[in-house]
Amino acid sequence: MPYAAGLVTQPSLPARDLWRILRLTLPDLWRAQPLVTAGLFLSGAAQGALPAVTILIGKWTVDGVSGLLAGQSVNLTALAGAWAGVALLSQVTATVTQVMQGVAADHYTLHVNQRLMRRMTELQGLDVLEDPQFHDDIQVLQDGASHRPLNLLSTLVYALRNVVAAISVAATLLLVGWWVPLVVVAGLLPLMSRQMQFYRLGWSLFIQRTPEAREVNYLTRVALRHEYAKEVRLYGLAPHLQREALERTRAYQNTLRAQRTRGLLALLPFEALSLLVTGGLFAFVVAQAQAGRVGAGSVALVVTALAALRQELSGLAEMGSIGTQHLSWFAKLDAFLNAPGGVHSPARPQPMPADGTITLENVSFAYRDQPPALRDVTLTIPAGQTVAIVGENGAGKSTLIKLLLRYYDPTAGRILIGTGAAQTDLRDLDLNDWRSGVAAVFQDFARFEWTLRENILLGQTQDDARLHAAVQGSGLNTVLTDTRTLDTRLGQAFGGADLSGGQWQKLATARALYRDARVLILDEPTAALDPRSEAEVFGTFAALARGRTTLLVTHRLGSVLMADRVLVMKAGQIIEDGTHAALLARGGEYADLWALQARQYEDQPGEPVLA
Ligand SMILES: Nc1ncnc2c1ncn2[C@@H]1O[C@H](COP(=O)(O)OP(=O)(O)OP(=O)(O)O)[C@@H](O)[C@H]1O
Repeated sequence: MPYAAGLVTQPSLPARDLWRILRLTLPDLWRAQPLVTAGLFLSGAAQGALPAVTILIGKWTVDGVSGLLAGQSVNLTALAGAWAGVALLSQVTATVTQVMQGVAADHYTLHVNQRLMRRMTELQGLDVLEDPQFHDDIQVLQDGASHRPLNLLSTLVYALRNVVAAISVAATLLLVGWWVPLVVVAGLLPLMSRQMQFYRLGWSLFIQRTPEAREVNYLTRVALRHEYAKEVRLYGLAPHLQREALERTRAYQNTLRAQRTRGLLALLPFEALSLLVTGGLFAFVVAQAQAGRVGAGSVALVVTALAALRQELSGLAEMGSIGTQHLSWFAKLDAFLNAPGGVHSPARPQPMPADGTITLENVSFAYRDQPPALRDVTLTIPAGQTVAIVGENGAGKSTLIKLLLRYYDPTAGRILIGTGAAQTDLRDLDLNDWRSGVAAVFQDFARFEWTLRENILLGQTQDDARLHAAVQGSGLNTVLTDTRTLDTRLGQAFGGADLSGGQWQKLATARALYRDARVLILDEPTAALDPRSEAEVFGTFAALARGRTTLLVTHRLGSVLMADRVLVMKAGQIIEDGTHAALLARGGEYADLWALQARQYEDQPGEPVLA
């Protein structure tokens, strides 16, 4: 099933979805660190009340000073104390909020990262990894995992602060007239909503740009990474990469600039309306003061409250839109965590059959949007048999192996394990149980930048005897020296040592030998080995294959001699099936391939080998 989730592809979320995500996210936040989160929001709310208190103290101070000037006796000491108290409280709550925010965010980030990693381990197949949408999402999620949780948290706290501040500051205007807050808010709200739209534009452009960003990232990676360095230098690729990256980035930036300018121009009429309302109110209060109906304190209150309200509403618009961006990221996370993941283990797995016979029944398979790579393959491999699979490039050999490992499920037909009544569809077996019984050496095995030992154990506990046997059997012992031991770290990212291609392959072989598997898969396992090492390793494989079901994919027909049986594949089908001797005698495709390879080793000077 393709990876797809409705929410994921939407550049900006409708309000309904935002609320849904907020409702999902808040309890999560709470669970990550309940007490600190509660303290954080409380101190945010307390901070929100301070601007209104400051405005009121300002009003009373101005009224007091007016009284003093008019010759009245007024005591301003209490007000001065209140000023100092509010300033101190503001400092303390700001510091406390910051510290708590750090603590809560650390926990929340860890929580979110753990969920992401867990989800990746749940995605058991390779199918989702081939979906471009998945790559876009993973890029956005990976980029945001370290900062989105912290940002969402601080945005929510600031938004709460802004809301409390806006309401309490608006309430101070009640002292001038009951209708004043209503008029002011009505004048400022349209501007606020427009500002929010403007800020949201940034996120939607970011989302729309993601495939472009992925291209630019890839180009940068090719330019900088070691694995591409030889070709990049030999073919003088760097200027081309730089040009491409520049063009794509510029195209995006031009769109962004044009959209930003349009957004800013659209704000102008709303700015004018808000100025009209606040300017009108200011003129009204000054006229009232001149008429002696209100004091100087009220004028000061209106001036400071209007400025503060404008600032708080603008801040709220910004927090609202930034919060929307963070919530859109969390919506993506939610969609990713809940999207159908293709290959998965059954909820109630069947018991593993004692007999490991593998049967393919009319199996067909096509990769996403591709013509079939396997067509109606029917085949039985009795437990313990060693089978070589040969055939030209693209014949479907590796695909057959991938289906056996359940990296994909067949598009049609089924793969059965066991015999008789115990025969069970591979899809009904526990995936981890099945895979733990399989050892494999792939052509493109993973080169983990860990120690040699960790590369062999891959998270399993160490069994000294098995480790020794694996190191000897794979020929890895010849790679070890006084300075290169099993505890030497590999890979350049961590300043470790590097191995040659053949040495890495021995390590990958040791990894497979270490597993106590009943099925052994060897997909071009000796491609990088020198002839002597190859001969030695095949000796090991032959010994290891005894008693195990072994599938050997190879282009080197010499190695086929270790197999009980040979399958020849062509265009997704098995066209020949028999022993080496029988297929040679048959004089078909296998016999042709064999003769062709044999000729390459014959001494025929002057004759082109593969003409
Ligand atoms: N991940 C993939 N996505 C799409 N198509 C794929 C993928 N992997 C393989 N194919 C296609 O499926 C067909 C069979 O490929 P497969 O790798 O099974 O061939 P093979 O016999 O192992 O070839 P080789 O000898 O070159 O390794 C080919 O046409 C290949 O292009």
